[in-house]
Amino acid sequence: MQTASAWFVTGTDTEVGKTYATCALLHAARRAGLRALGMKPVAAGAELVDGRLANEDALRLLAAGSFDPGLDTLNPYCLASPIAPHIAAGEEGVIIETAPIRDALACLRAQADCVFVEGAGGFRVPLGPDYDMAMLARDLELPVILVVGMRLGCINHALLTAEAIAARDLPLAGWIANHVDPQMLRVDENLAALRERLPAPLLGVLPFDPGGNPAAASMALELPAVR
Ligand SMILES: Nc1ncnc2c1ncn2[C@@H]1O[C@H](COP(=O)(O)OP(=O)(O)OP(=O)(O)O)[C@@H](O)[C@H]1O
Ligand SMILES: C[C@H](N)[C@H](N)CCCCCC(=O)O
Ligand SMILES: [Mg+2]
Repeated sequence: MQTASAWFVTGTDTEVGKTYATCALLHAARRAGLRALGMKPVAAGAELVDGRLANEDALRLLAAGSFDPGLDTLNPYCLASPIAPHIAAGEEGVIIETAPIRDALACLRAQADCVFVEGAGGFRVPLGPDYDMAMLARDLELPVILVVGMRLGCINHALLTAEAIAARDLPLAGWIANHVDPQMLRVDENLAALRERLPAPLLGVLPFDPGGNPAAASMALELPAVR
């Protein structure tokens, strides 16, 4: 069975542009002639779409991918409330386990050339009493791509996240600077500080774009190296 390359996309926080950057990576991969799929293993926040609960990130990743692999495979855990996933799971009586996510990822990898797996929130977001996103990335053995939401405070968040990734023996395959704050001061100096300190290649800088067109944004991205 052919198995696709896959990466885990994390961020310096929630709402820093992980989904936006992941969609842009999907477009970049497709432009390179690859069959590319997104995955959202655990989503918190869903609305009824055509009579079923669907998460917005999952729908955006679905739309940016090469084809529709089925929403349940792309997003095995869809929690209703837009809150920390372990709280939503607790309230809904759901226990988030690795096996269904591993199986779904294997299914996606069997159909594609590359898969980008988006976390939820930042790298250490809990998924249950004894489980978190970092452990999931480790269990899936995925190299990590870090989306840095460019705003004051992001240097510290980015360096702490890089440390947490390294502490789990996961490779940091690259990072993406995403301009979420048009008021940010000393942007170039902040970018230089990150470049000097993050132990991975900068895959691209995404400009502030309130319209948010990931296909256009993909032109600014390089794909991570395949290991
Ligand atoms: N480069 C950008 N320019 C302008 N707006 C952006 C940019 N990137 C992201 N946004 C906006 O910021 C918000 C958060 O982006 P996004 O949903 O991609 O974040 P996220 O990190 O995936 O969040 P979550 O943790 O909920 O998954 C969205 O409204 C998105 O349109
Ligand atoms: C609901 C939101 N959009 C994300 N999916 C989940 C963010 C969880 C953040 C938890 C935390 O770090 O405090
Ligand atoms: Mg997202």
